[in-house]
Amino acid sequence: MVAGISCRNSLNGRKGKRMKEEGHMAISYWSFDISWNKKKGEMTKMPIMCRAHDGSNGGKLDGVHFRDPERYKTANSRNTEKTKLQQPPSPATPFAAVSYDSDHHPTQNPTFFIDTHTHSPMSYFNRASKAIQVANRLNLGLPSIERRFCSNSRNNNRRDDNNSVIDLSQYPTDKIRNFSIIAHVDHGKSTLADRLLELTGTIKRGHGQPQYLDKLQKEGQNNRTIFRWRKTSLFCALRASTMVERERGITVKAQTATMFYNYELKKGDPSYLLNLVDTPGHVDFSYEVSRSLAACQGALLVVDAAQGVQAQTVANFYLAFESNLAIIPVINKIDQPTADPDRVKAQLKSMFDLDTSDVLLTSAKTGQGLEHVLPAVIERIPPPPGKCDSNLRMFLLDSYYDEYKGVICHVAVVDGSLRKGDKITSAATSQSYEVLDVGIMHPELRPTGFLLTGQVGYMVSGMRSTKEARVGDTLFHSRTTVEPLPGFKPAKHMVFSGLYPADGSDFEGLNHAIERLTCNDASVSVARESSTALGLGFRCGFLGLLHMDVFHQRLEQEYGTHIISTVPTVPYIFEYSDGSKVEVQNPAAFTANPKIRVVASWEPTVLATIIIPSEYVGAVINLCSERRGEQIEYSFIDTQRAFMKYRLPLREIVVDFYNELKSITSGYASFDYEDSEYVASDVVKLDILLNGQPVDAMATIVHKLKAQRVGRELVEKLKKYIDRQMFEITIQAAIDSKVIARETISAMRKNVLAKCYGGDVTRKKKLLEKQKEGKKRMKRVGSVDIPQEAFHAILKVS
Ligand SMILES: Nc1nc2c(ncn2[C@@H]2O[C@H](COP(=O)(O)OP(=O)(O)OP(=O)(O)O)[C@@H](O)[C@H]2O)c(=O)[nH]1
Repeated sequence: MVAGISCRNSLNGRKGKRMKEEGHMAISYWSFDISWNKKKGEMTKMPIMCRAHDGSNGGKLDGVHFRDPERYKTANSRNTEKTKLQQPPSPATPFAAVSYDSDHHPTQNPTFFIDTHTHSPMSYFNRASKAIQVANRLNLGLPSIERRFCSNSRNNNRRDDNNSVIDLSQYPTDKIRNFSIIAHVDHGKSTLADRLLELTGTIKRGHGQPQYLDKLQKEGQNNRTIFRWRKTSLFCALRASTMVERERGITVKAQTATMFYNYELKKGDPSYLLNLVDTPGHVDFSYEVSRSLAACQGALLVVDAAQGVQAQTVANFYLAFESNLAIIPVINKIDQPTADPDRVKAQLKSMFDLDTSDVLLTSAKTGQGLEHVLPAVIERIPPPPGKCDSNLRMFLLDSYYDEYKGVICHVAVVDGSLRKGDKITSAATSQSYEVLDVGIMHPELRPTGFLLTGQVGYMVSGMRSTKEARVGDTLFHSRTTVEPLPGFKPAKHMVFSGLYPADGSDFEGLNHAIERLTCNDASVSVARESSTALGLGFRCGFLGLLHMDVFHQRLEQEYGTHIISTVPTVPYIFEYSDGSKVEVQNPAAFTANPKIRVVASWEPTVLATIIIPSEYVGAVINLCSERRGEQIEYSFIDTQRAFMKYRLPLREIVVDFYNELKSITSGYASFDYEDSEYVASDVVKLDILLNGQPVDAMATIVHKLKAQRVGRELVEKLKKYIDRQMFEITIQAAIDSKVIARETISAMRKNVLAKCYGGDVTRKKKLLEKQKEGKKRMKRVGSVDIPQEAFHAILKVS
């Protein structure tokens, strides 16, 4: 594998670094000492010293011996010294570098750089060309070279101060703080994160784009999506939660940014390295919150000064508390006219026993009080506890797929250090990889060559898909043995639904879109399935309803696919008379078998936290009991707000619960849930039949007590959406072949007598008889078209 060829020193120097930082993916730079033999007219001395600048593979390659990367370091330093002392380096040396993709194929536009700053460009160009000729002779596979002179490249590569090389070795663990921002949805996490980025100069003030951590601009071209970074975009935005995030105003993916902050030290000397992890607020993504917290030692608990403590404030507080994080309470939005910080302080005290004197008051909008946030982070949050001299252990926090760089892993180095060129192994898969690039998010990807203990950053290692990057995995150096870090809460699929192409022939298009999308969202599980009604499709598992909605929306917006999704279902467990148990994620696959009866069934439940103004208590209790909920706790957090805890069947909340809760409480309810145990439940499969034929994609599993009502609602809804045809259509809901609800759509009648002018009754009768016969036949053989809207309509039936 050769990705570049260069004369000595050039890639180690300023230009080389610049090249590496230019964002070329998977570049391995190899440097050759070459000497041009004038007499022979060719390169006679092949590498005296080969340097793997990234520490990557040494070894034999096409007849050229490369030094062992381990030994290279000493050889290199000795040699450099010698160069310095005895042979001053030539003022300019040419070099070429070619970027390679993750498969080690040359990328489309390799660039040939030539240093020209003192000598004639052409002489160096010739010299470097020769190096390339030699490389070609040795079958090193260098592609055609685009020529560019260094003076030019220098212009192109000029960096502003913000882009200067970052030396992470200045930041030992006691100078690092890793913290997260947790809050209820819309309490201002992302806005606060933005202000902190501005305050530390990580992004420019007034960059004109609120919520930097959430945003990205997407340009769709046919089915291909190009993500173009805005001037101020953040690396994680690339993961493209994106249009959805902007449209819905929610954070879907947790994002990270590294900031440098001077605190009580002289100006211009960044003394603290702060890693800020923004987290999503919605319940579906609490899994994102848990993994963000795993990389942190502290958290800013942001609470809206007007709304006070809400359901997710409680949930997130306990997540952070259980992870032993230092918690800094921040009451945000104090600029609002309805803000009542004293009341919120009292709530924080009564609910979480937090000291009111520790509370920071801020307005992320006006900037008020923000100057106290980062000093509090440094003073109150402990540095990461890892050991610098231990073997490398790092958490894989997240991953996403980048078109150009491949899989980018988001990692937190717990012990030891990670360097470019290192060989690492995954504890989960035992697969080994070479680290091709490593750096921090500042907020774009900034290569640093290494990450030290306690630092959080990114790593590119030639993984082919995000499926190889298991979130929560421990990565370590290949030749060492380490105790894997305790994993953190894995993604749990709570909701399953079938996805089918609206146009049955476009299965490949949907397949492609899902593959691409799951590259970036590994929390979706995908398995192929087929339905007699809808053809080939997929059964997908989601974290929750919002997650499912977001996935659907992204399929449509980013890939232009039109899909039909089936009624979401939760995983049930059934026990048969022979003692066997099955988990059913797809009701259609659960067929009645007269030989083995179902003797017991269980359904998943959740523990729901609901916080509401006290006047809505009655309505919420009604709703929860209607949804088969069991009250566990009921108290008041202050004079105006009630706090309730319910155990609810998951099935009851996946379908339209949140919307109903919001509507009966005029939008004031806040709701959160965590999954709980499976409980025994009397559930049955409800089939939908059209003209006696079961429509597998419409089958659902419901509680026996609700089956009648759900069956009735379903057939009524379907009647509205299915068009009349030339024959009669019966729509039935049935349990175990017993019909519990029925609707009929009458046939359209063609006027077969239209051409009979006047009289002959027998002729008319004959025509009508014939029509009747024909309709019977059509009813038998005719297939009913079920419009997409019918599938969408039944999603709402609880
Ligand atoms: N008045 C006022 N509004 C604010 C303040 N901070 C944020 N907001 C507004 O509150 C809304 C929600 O802010 P976000 O930063 O998106 O909230 P979030 O907590 O990140 O929301 P999710 O990402 O959905 O979890 C936005 O309209 C902000 O402009 C503040 O200090 N004062």
